[in-house]
Amino acid sequence: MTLLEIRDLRVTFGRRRNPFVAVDGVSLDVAAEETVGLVGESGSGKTTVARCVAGLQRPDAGTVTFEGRPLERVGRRPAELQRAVQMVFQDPRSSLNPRMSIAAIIGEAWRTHPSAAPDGDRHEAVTALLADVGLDADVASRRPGDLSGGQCQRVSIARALAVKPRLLVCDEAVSALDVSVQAQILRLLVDLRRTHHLAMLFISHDLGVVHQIADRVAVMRRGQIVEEGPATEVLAAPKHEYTRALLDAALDLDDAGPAVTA
Ligand SMILES: Nc1ncnc2c1ncn2[C@@H]1O[C@H](COP(=O)(O)OP(=O)(O)OP(=O)(O)O)[C@@H](O)[C@H]1O
Repeated sequence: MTLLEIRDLRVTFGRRRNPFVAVDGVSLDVAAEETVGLVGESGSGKTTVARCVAGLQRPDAGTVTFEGRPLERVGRRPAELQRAVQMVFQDPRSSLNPRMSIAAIIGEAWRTHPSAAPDGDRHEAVTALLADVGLDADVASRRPGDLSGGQCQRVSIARALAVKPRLLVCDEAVSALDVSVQAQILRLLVDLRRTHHLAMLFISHDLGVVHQIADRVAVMRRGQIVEEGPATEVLAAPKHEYTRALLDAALDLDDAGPAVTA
């Protein structure tokens, strides 16, 4: 069953005299419990697509639907659809309020979405969510500044899970982390998608990372999807020269440093 359906999406930035087409007719589906990797070099339009899905950017043309219902902009979006689609951003520190405890950060998600709040003890529910993302219960009383980048990203994921989403949009969610921490967070996401029945739109410039998590891959270049297919096929036998160039660049990086392993 198709969960997310993006059709003919177009986003233009800039003035009328000098328009810049950042997203140029993108169509993409994500099925329930499927992980789709959206890859491409910096500036290819990936984040702009993610922002349209999250309701943070209004497209000039095209549609984004979730189970057939239009995903309007934040503010116009019905609460249940707002809940269903959660974002995990690149820089976990800047997306967590430094003055709040981790328990308060997770509790705020329930204030925004009361229908997702636990019936029973909230403290226990926070502890359970922290355990889901591999953090000890004592993290609840700490603040983001007390935690490592990887721990902060686990908290961001716990906050997203707190409202029981169906789709996680991860925008460069592991890019700011050390390679070994990247691998841990990727493993966590792979586990969570199974245990929490999540679909994911996983955005990354790094084909090596996408390879570890995606069922299907769409390759974006200059606002357009130039190649799409099962991850194993696209990455083992890319058809488009741009995908081949991205793969070569990723292999060169592997040669230069430690490989990412799941
Ligand atoms: N608000 C904006 N105003 C003007 N141009 C923008 C705006 N947001 C993005 N762009 C431009 O649109 C293009 C696509 O940006 P986008 O962030 O979607 O790409 P990306 O593939 O996610 O790259 P990155 O990984 O570097 O963020 C870029 O050239 C960017 O400079």
